[in-house]
Amino acid sequence: MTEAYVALEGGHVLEGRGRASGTARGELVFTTAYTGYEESLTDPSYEEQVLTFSYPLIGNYGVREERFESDRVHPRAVLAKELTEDVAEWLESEGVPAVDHLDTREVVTDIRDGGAMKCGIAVGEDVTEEDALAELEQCKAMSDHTDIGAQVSVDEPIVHGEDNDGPDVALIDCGAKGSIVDSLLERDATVHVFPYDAATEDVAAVAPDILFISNGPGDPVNFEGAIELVEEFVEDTPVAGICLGQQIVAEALGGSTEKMDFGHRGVNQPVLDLESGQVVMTTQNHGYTVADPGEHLEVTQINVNDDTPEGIDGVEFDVITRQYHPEANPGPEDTLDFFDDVLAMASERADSRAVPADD
Ligand SMILES: NC(=O)CC[C@H](N)C(=O)O
Repeated sequence: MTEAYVALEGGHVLEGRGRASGTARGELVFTTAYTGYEESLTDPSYEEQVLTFSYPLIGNYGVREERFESDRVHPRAVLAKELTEDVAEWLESEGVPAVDHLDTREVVTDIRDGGAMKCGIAVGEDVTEEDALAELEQCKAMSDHTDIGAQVSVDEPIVHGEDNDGPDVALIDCGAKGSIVDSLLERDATVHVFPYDAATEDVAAVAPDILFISNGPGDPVNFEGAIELVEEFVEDTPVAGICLGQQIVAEALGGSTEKMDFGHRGVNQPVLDLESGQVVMTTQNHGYTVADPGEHLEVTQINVNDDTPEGIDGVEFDVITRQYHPEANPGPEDTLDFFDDVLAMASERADSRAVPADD
């Protein structure tokens, strides 16, 4: 019989039904998303995490590659109340352990009370509680994954939409979701995707109209290369960022970030725009937040539940970032106009550069 154990930080071990075998460890988090499991499971931001779905049935509309956000599953393991056969088979084929028939209300309550925590998983014919505890023992804190960018970024630069007429975007791939690239291409941009640790001169060589820092896993302070790029470019080139990108921009411009207790993960996080007074529903997946934007940045949008910064603008520089995922996938599309705003900023800069020198 397949045994399945989940060892939580502190040593409490849960028993469930094994749906995909293997052993794993990671930071235990939960998402309240009730749809979009294909997108969430392929979102590189979940690297080194163990994802618990609080919605009780996951997998009821199958597994379709066209919904994937990257070419593999990123969470180290998956926990749920009930996983369908389709999802269980997919996870087995990806080598990602999965456990269901768990009381996910208990798991979520534990995370809400204790914060995102380390955990160890063991699923297989003859695994024991001790195997899960041994995984837990070896689990690192998220901030100790100091080169996590290398696990999720492209190795070499790639260009998408070379023949497009819109602005040239330098997208720093810290674990970018495919939908971010698609949202830019749909708006006629040329997207130059660079590795997370790209050198300034390589990015400068494409003369980008905007520097765009992607989403990604882990602690923003571990993305020193991207932080440096923002510092180097911000005086002359507009800068945009999504999720990890917002945090990296804050770190670069004199602000600071901090770890949240259990973060925001779901598809109905309400965000208030401070200028218009409008509230939009957003998709989120983050465990860190901007603690202090610093004097060069101003908070323009906040989370209605806990007032954390959700949108940030530059005070004297052309900077626009979002903590949530405007590209949706999964979740509501209320915030897609972020990409119009980003590209308008880039076009303006491109037009001003196009003025002949003797004019
Ligand atoms: N989706 C993201 O980009 C996540 C950002 C960062 N890793 C966090 O957890 O806060």
